[in-house]
Parts: sequence; structure tokens; C-alpha cells
Amino acid sequence: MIGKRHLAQTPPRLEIRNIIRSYDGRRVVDGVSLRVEPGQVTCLLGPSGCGKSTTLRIIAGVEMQDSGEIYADGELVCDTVFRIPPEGRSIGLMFQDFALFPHLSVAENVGFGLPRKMAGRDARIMELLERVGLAHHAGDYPHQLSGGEQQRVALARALAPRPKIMLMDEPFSGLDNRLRDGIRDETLDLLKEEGAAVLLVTHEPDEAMRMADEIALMRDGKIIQQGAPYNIYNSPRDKKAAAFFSDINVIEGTVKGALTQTPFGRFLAPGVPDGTKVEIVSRPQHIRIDFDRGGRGPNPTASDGVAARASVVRARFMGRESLVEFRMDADGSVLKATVPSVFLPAEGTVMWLTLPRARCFVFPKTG
Ligand SMILES: Nc1ncnc2c1ncn2[C@@H]1O[C@H](COP(=O)(O)OP(=O)(O)OP(=O)(O)O)[C@@H](O)[C@H]1O
Repeated sequence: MIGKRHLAQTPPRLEIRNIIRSYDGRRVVDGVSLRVEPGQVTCLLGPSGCGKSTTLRIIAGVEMQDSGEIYADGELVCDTVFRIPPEGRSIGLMFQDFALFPHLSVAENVGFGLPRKMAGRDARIMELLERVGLAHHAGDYPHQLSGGEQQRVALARALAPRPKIMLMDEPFSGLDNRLRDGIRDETLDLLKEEGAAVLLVTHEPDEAMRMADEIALMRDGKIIQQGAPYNIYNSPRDKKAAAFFSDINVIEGTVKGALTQTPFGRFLAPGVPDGTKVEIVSRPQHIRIDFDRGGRGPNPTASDGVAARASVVRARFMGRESLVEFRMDADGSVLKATVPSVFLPAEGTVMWLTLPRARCFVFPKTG
């Protein structure tokens, strides 16, 4: 079936436009638009229930949108009138509960989506099995493989027909932590080699940061921010977006003359009207800690504001880093700081904290 041509110079491999889907009068996907290029991994990231899987199911064609369109290479795949069925969409699927066929060998599983009489069929199967390091298991059955190996077979099976688009829904959540990082990296390498446009759903920020070229952060059915992992992490759109990736510290203030006064000195709040309550958000790893020097702190530079006195409430060793909680002298509030490696000052130790301005985000106060 040939879809209507849509007029774009270089159409993306996958494009969805303004997809809307409601259940029982509630919009669970609320105007989602996305583009994914070949060889690009985009992660749909968001908390449970925000509509990620529904979006993926609509693209796969196992669920219908109420409105909006899906295109592949500029060809219409589906709108509310026209619809290519799932099996005609050149889409590879890999879901958390991927099930290999227990009665088929590993090689037969990988070849499942390939036409029986396809030229080079066996070579394609073996190429993929070699690529995922399982050629020696070609004749085995799924129950003879470990969870991680089964996952690699599932990936090879999904990629065997050279799908233009790969949709992955929490594909690694069934694996234990030790296996997960290695398989994520291998999967990423193979996906890049195969050149499909990948849309991967996850609720784990670490997974998205590790896998994605681009992250689309979803909340309440909408994409609220989209960009490279570095940008999403370092320029969150709001407090919730910041908090999705790490613990945060929040300092409240009120704007006067486009400035907010805090124990850490003044923060700029350009364009924010006087009297507006704001929250200054920072990540624990960005607090700078200095020792007390006879009752004085460090001399900060202009971009660091003012050092504030605080005392250690508790310090814990977390493996890769230490987490230290401080009580601020100024207002009794508690701030968290993380420090690489081992840093375990005694409770009550007086120290001075600085918040480098480039690492802080000022947002109007919400909720
Ligand atoms: N067939 C359905 N009928 C009614 N409600 C549904 C249906 N499918 C999904 N929902 C609801 O739509 C919302 C979004 O679900 P969806 O599975 O897309 O979210 P998600 O972000 O993928 O979450 P999770 O990570 O938990 O799977 C949820 O509140 C869910 O209960």
C-alpha cells in the first residue's frame, strides 16, 4: 500500500505529529510530536503512567490514536482515515516481556521475521548471532540461555528484517543490574550499526542518559522538554524536570529589583516581577564545600556569590561518592551535597558552602 506523500525536503525516518489519545475522557497522550532520524536513538522518558507506552503502541499500530499522523520517510503511515497495518510498517519491536518462541531454536527465533525463501537468509541470521556473540548457541533452545543471552537473541530477532524503525519499551528492565550496563552498550552499538531510527521508552533517567542521542521528557501525556541529554540535565525546564534526574536542593526567595537575596548572596531573576516567590534549584554535586578558616569562609568570586556557614548533620559513604547533609546557620534548612569518593566529616563540623551561579536554576515557585 502506498501512503500519501507529505511535502518535506528531507523527511525524517519517523515523524509523529500531534498524536492525541484519550481513555474514558482523559487524555493520556496529549499532542505528542516527535522526529527521529536513521541511526538516532530518542528516549521517551517519564514517570509511570505519563503515556510513553501508549505513544509507542500507537506508532507500532497496535493502538489507534484519536487524532494526529505518523510518517515514515515522509510517507503517511497512519492518520485517522488511512492506516497501514502493523505488519506493513517496517517496525522492529522489543518489549520488556519479549518472549522468544520456546519451541524454536535460537537461529529459528532470529529468522522468524524473515521470509522463508529470502536470499541470504541464513547468512543474515548468522551475521546477527555473531554480532551479539551467540553464534555458538544457534542450535540451542531459549531455555538453555541466560536472561541476558535471551535478550540478545530478542534484539537480533527484532533487527533481522532490517526494520526502518525500532521501538523499544523498557527493554532492559527484566535484567539484573550486573548484566544491564553491558547489554545496553552492546545494544546501542548494534542499533547504530544497523541504522534504524530508535524510539526507546524508559522511566529511568540513567538509562536515557546512557542510551539517548536525544531525550524527550514526558509528563501528563505531553513532551515537556526535548534535547540532548547534556542540555536536558543542565538546563531543566522546571523544578520537576530537574528533580527527575537527581536529588535537588531548593532555596526559596522573593524577587526584588530582578534579584533574589539568599544566604548565598543574590541571584539574578531577570524579567521576574517584584514580589514573585522563586525557587533556586541546584544539584547536590554542584555545591562547593570549604573548611572553616578561623570563623571565616573562602573569598568567593563574583560568579560564586557568597559562602554560607553550615554544619554537618550527617555524612554517609555511598560507594562512588559520599553524601553529606548540612544545616544552614542562616535559616536551619538542610542542604545535601555529594562529594566524589570518601568524605565523611564528623557531625557538627562547621563548613562553608558556595553555590556557583552557573550550576543553579531559578524558577517561579510552584505548588
Ligand atoms: N487500554 C487502556 N484503557 C484505559 N486506560 C489505559 C489503557 N492503556 C493505558 N491506559 C492509561 O493511560 C495512562 C498512560 O499509560 P501508559 O502505559 O502509556 O503510561 P507509561 O508512561 O508507559 O507508564 P508505565 O511506565 O507504567 O508503562 C495510564 O494512566 C494508564 O492507566
